[in-house]
Amino acid sequence: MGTKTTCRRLIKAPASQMLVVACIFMLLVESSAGSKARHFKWDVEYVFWSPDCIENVVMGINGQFPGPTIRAKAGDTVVIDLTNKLHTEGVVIHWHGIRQFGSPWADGTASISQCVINPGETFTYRFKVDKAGTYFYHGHYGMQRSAGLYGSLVVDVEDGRKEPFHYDGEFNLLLSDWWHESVHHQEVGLSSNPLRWIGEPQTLLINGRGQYNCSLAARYSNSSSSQCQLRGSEHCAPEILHVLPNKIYRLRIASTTALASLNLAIGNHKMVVVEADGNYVTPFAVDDLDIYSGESYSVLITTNQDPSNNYWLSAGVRGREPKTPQGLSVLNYRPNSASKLPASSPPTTPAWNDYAHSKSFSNKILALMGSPKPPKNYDRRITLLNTQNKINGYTKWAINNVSLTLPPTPYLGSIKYGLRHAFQQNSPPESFSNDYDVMKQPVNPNTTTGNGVYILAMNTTVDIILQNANALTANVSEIHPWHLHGHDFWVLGYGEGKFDPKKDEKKLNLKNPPLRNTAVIFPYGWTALRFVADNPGAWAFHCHIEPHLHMGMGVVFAEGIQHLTKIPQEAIACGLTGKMLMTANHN
Ligand SMILES: O=C1O[C@H]([C@@H](O)CO)C(O)=C1O
Repeated sequence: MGTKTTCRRLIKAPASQMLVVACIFMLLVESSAGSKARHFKWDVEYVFWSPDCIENVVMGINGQFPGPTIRAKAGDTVVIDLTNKLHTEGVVIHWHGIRQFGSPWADGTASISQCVINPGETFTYRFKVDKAGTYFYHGHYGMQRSAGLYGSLVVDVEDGRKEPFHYDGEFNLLLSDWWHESVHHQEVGLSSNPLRWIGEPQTLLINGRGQYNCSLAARYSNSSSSQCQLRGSEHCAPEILHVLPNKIYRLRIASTTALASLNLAIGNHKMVVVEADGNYVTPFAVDDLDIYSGESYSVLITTNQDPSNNYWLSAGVRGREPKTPQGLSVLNYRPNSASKLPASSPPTTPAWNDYAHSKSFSNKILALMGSPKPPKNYDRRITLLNTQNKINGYTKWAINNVSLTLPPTPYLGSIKYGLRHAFQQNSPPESFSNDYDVMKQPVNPNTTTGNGVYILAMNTTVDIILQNANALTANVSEIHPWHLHGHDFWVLGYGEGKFDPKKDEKKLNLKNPPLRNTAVIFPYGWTALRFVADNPGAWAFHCHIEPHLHMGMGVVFAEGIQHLTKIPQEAIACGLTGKMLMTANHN
């Protein structure tokens, strides 16, 4: 019987004080014995790179794109000394899916958890990875994520713990999209009147690799592009998945796309979904898998197909009319040559607007037996209406008719030190007017900017209803994947049209809703979430489509900041908290 169980028994039974103290000491020793601190030294700088065989400029880490994969065990502490080698831009990195209990200043969100790290400066991210799962990291300032600042973050179960499924090997697949236009050009376009939209990506990348001026599968179709002739050492050569026959492999899939909702399929192989956003789900088999920006999954595949062949791995665009070729890679059954192309053409991506297919997949994702259940009731319900609007002719996205513009002083500091001039003190609207018709374009297209914060009472249960609506163009309502920092939430359900508590409340799933950190809202629909505000800090909650966040599609939550004993000064040495520190340090 483990120490934990012994101790738990002791603590329950009338035991001598000494015994309890001894137990706690043993637990501390045991827990510290397993966990490790993993140190990394990163330089962030622009580098020439050819992600899709066309030379471009990417934001690299230690000269490489995508950034290095961080691998750790649950309970470890990750320490990243990040030096900003950019010449004219600040930078921060967000550890997507890591909850940052006790380290909210390491969440990596400019203006929310910290000041940007200025050129030449070094900031140390130090945080515990407390839960096993498939995660990733990415820039969270301006649209630097779109410039290629991202990489994988994998947390294995701690020593002595086992996963609830067996596999013989594993692969990491970080999916992203890529434009040839610079992020600078994109940012200016989005902030122009009239709006210059970024358009659809030129290429889809798998682990930062795609092909623009040729196709790996040209010979299977009468497509205009030529058949790629790659040596394999190029930046854009696909990463081949080498497997042995009759084995089980875990594919860790994460999407850091700036825009695209993707669908992944592997020729002739079913996928068994076992994890979503770092939480175990009840396993279910699919032929193809939808993954929205910000989401992650683990699937198991069994290599039980004809071993004399290789098979396609394909990622295609869904949810928006595709103008981008599929991203492709190859599942290579050893000992076949890796350059032996599959016998047939890549799997066809389901129709982009077959939302029934999308919803059917989302509704299959349910928590694994034994997962934490949601509280039966909520203390506060916040309804967030997503609309596309105008401000003096500029196109924006707004939530309850407020388009988010972040303040220069990070909320974590200004709330901690009660600097009331740092941001609008009135709480943003908790809902929207009852007569708003979500099926129609906004009657009044105008909105306003705001930077108010939803202050949550510590340890209260919060329900969020994410409500979608028609955009500025008639008969258009787009998909939005929403990501919450600092917490996982339970996805209680999805519905059509305007959420109606009377008829929709009773349909919510409180039995086995999945825990996630990202959830999608479908066109003209709503998605119901529940989470517990148990993590002192200031937390972004926003559409994970990069241009949409840039256009104001997000909100900020904050809870328990007064409980924080210390905030590293280097995290808030800008804006009004910077001035406050200078004054304090000088007196
Ligand atoms: O924010 C967006 O702008 C365009 C379109 O609405 C205006 O061109 C689009 O598809 C978005 O998601």
